[in-house]
Order: sequence, then C-alpha cells, then structure tokens
Amino acid sequence: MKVAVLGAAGGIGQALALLLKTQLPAGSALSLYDIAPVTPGVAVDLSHIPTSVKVEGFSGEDATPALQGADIVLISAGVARKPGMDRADLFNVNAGIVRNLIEQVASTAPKALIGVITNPVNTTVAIAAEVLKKAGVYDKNRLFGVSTLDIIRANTFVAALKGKQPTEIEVPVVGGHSGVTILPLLSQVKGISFSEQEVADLTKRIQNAGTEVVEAKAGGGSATLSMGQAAARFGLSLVRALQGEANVVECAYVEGDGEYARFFSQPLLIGKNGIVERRPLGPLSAFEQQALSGMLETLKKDIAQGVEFVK
Ligand SMILES: NC(=O)c1ccc[n+]([C@@H]2O[C@H](COP(=O)([O-])OP(=O)(O)OC[C@H]3O[C@@H](n4cnc5c(N)ncnc54)[C@H](O)[C@@H]3O)[C@@H](O)[C@H]2O)c1
Ligand SMILES: O=C(O)C[C@H](O)C(=O)O
Repeated sequence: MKVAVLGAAGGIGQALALLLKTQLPAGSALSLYDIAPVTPGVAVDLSHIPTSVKVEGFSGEDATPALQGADIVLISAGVARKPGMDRADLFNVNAGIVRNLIEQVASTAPKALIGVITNPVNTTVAIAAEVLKKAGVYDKNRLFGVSTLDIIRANTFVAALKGKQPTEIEVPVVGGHSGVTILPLLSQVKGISFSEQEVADLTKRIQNAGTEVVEAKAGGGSATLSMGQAAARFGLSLVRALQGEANVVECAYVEGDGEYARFFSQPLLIGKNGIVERRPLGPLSAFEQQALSGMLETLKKDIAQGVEFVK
C-alpha cells in the first residue's frame, strides 16, 4: 500500500504524514511531495520513527516521482485562509495548484483514490474531476473531497454539550465544505435529542468552526492539527477499504446522482475500487430540509466556477 501526500511540508501535510507514519499498516510506503525544499528533510525526520512504514520525500516542480505506484493520493498543497477571508478567496491561487497536481496524478497514478483537502473544496473537487476527465481517466468512484473535519468537529461539539465521550458520537455531515453548505444531520445522532435552539447553535458553530480557528490563529493560518487528524482518519479508511475490509463508511464530497448538486457530501460505502454505494441522506428534520434547500444555489455556483476554470 502506497500513500502519497502532496503539500506534505505544510501544516496539514506534516501532521498528516506523522499520523500516517505511525498508523499505516506495516509494509506500507509513505511518499511525501511539496514544492518546498525542506520536504526530503521532513521524510528523513519521520524515517527515524520506529515503524515499518517506508518514507520518501520529494521537492521541486515535479510531483511524479512521489506519485509512482501510489494507491492513495491526499492533496493539501495550497494556501490557507487569514482572518477576514472566505474559503472562496483562496480560489485564485489554489485552483491552478490543484489543476497542475491532478494533471500529474492523471499521468502517473490514474487508478489512485484521490482525496482533495485544498480549499475551496466545493470548487477544487470539480476542478479535479474536469482535469481527470480531460485526461480520459476520470472515475467518479475514486475522487473525494475530504470533509471529515466537519464530522470530527461535530462529534466533539455534540459530546461536549451532552456530556458524552466524543468517540461515542458520529454525526453525519452532508452538503459541501464551506459556510451554509456544511449541514450536520443532528436529528440522526443516535440516542440524543436536541432543543431547537441547540440545533440552531450547534449547526452555526460547526459551519463556522474553520473561521473560529482562523481567527484564533490570528493570521498564522487555518486548522492544521485537527485537519491532519481528520485526513488521517479518512486516508486510513481508504486504506482499510482497499485492503478488502467490509463496511467502511465515511461521508465525503463526491460526484453522485445529482439529486441535490453534481457534487455533494453524503455517506459512502467504500471498497477495493473506491465508492461502492452512495447511501441516501435518510430522514431529515424540517430544519435540515430547509438548510439543504437553502445551500444549493451556493453549492452549484461553487461547482460551476470549478468546471468553468478547466474549460
Ligand atoms: N478540507 C478541509 O477540511 C481543510 C481543512 C483545513 C485546511 N484546508 C486547506 O488545506 C490547504 C493547506 O492548508 P495548510 O494549513 O496545510 O497550509 P500550509 O501553507 O501550511 O501548507 C501548504 C503547503 O502547500 C505547499 N504548496 C504550495 N504550492 C504547491 C505546489 N504547487 N505543489 C506542491 N506543494 C505546494 C506549500 O509549500 C506548503 O508546504 C489550504 O488550502 C487550506 O485551506 C482544508
Ligand atoms: O476554514 C478554513 O479555511 C480551513 C478549513 O476549511 C476548515 O474548515 O478549518
């Protein structure tokens, strides 16, 4: 099993690489790439941790040496928000970075499962899909926008509010990954009920949690450590699915049947060839139904921007 991390010298990339070095199955390979010259050094640093995971690091303009034989590619290359910015403000820089890296994935690891972390995810995943399509290698079952951070945040905030262990809680979060497009399905959390006020407050907090971190870091970037953990959870789920484990289910932002929008985050059953089944959202409360219809215009606009960029 080979996992490549693109953007590996960054805040997310380094946290993710550390978690993968310590948690990938023995015998795996971890391949780190970043434009920054420190990247081979990050790999040497990690290589001193005593696990049976081989680490290599590559820097410069060419990502392909890192991508040779990759089964999974996780992409966090790009710029992060500063206070006062929306994720959409990152489009001008990150759209080109994602296009360039996906072109290299298309030529070097066309069968890999790809997880896009780089923001704005609602748009960068559409860019990735169009680039892969142009290269003739697009498989909608193998491309994922990583929205796991919304889920782990939701689990944390619900557990804190209700005096539960965070590990006992699993909140499905659907839609997209920015502002109103983030929709936690609190009505589906087993064994817990919420007042209307709690639902309104929790939903808002989960939607604004990225901004909470950006403001707290005061110009020093956005979520990196919690995102590293979220990306590791998602990446390790992909690993388990590729290894043939049954019942691997994660929410992620993927191309579906277009019922709500072309790309939409929903629960997915993942197997050896990527997505096996897109699971329905299940019953929604009136609040959730309203939030779902309210997000669609924004989400569709974000997606169209990505499609237009590649045309
Ligand atoms: N999906 C999510 O839930 C989520 C959560 C947090 C952050 N993010 C996004 O992830 C991205 C990275 O965040 P970060 O905090 O790690 O940023 P960072 O600035 O710490 O790291 C980004 C890395 O990308 C590298 N890079 C830039 N251009 C590159 C290129 N062309 N090729 C290879 N590497 C390149 C940089 O050298 C840097 O090391 C941002 O776009 C951020 O908004 C997404
Ligand atoms: O908020 C950001 O800009 C980063 C990330 O998307 C997050 O949710 O923390």
